[in-house]
Amino acid sequence: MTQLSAAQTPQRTPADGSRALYGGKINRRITVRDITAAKERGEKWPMLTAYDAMTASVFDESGIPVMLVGDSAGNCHLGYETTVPVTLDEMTMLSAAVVRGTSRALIVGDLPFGSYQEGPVQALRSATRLIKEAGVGAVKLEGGERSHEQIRLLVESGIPVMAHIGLTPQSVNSMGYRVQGRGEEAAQQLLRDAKAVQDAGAFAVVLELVPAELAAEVTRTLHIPTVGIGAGPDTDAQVLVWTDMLGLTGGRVPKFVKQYADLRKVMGDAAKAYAEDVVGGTFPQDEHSVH
Ligand SMILES: Nc1nc(=O)c2c([nH]1)NC[C@@H]1CN(c3ccc(C(=O)N[C@@H](CCC(=O)O)C(=O)O)cc3)CN21
Ligand SMILES: CC(C)C(=O)C(=O)O
Ligand SMILES: [Mg+2]
Repeated sequence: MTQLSAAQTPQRTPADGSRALYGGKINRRITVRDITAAKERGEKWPMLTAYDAMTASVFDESGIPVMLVGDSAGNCHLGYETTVPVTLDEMTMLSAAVVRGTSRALIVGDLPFGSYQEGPVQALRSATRLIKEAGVGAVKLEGGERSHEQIRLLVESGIPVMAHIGLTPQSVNSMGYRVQGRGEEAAQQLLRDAKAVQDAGAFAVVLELVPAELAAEVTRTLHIPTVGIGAGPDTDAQVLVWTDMLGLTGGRVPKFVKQYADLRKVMGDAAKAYAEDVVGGTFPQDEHSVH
């Protein structure tokens, strides 16, 4: 029987998961091609938002493979009520900071409300700013069938696009923050939206606030990865807003959030300890002084 020499042995995915997006050995900037390969291996991956260089560097060092500079910066970083007022200038500045703070994560820049709704040419002009001025590796925009022409032109122009369907917060003034895809008709619309963004060339799609069973069906149907937020456990990836999951967001957070830390308490307690030291005269001490 003929033995295959090493040179003839077909290349396979290493069984040790060395190419894994999380916990693997990718020592360079992750690309959309790495994301595509992860779905072929059936690998799940985590995504977090980031809005500044320092926070992004912490997540980068923790191995988070994909970061979204979300327009949730509107309410989580810039003090607006919603994502609606966020401008492309603001997203460009925040995205550039996140790119500067990271060396490994794929950075996805969210196109804000008003920067792509006019049509494909406006979308291309806006996405080009995030690519050239901020250095993001991909952009995200909201809408399924209604955004397929925008997605197609960006992809044809060489810009990887992450789509976003289900609850699309930029449409809060018309749809509110309600669960999407409940009932047979709405479920069929969500499936049409998912197929439309895949056909237009999106490399991944966010499913926000849709029933878990429907998100699982979309995930089985599509060949591109699904990224769930409030979409149950059976999507290919998950995303959370970083201030929600670390307990920094003031006020109410959506029910789908799991809180992994209480940064609001940590930071508040530290600020109070500092204030008491200053008022009581116990800071600074000699070790904090120059002579
Ligand atoms: N801090 C924060 N976290 C987010 O996840 C987030 C933002 N901001 N801003 C942009 C969008 C808006 N998102 C939202 C906003 C509200 C709900 C919400 O109120 N959901 C209700 C369920 C509503 C229903 O049952 O129909 C909830 O109680 O979670 C969900 C997602 C998700 N995104
Ligand atoms: C919640 C995610 C998907 C988002 O679009 C954002 O943070 O802006
Ligand atoms: Mg967003």
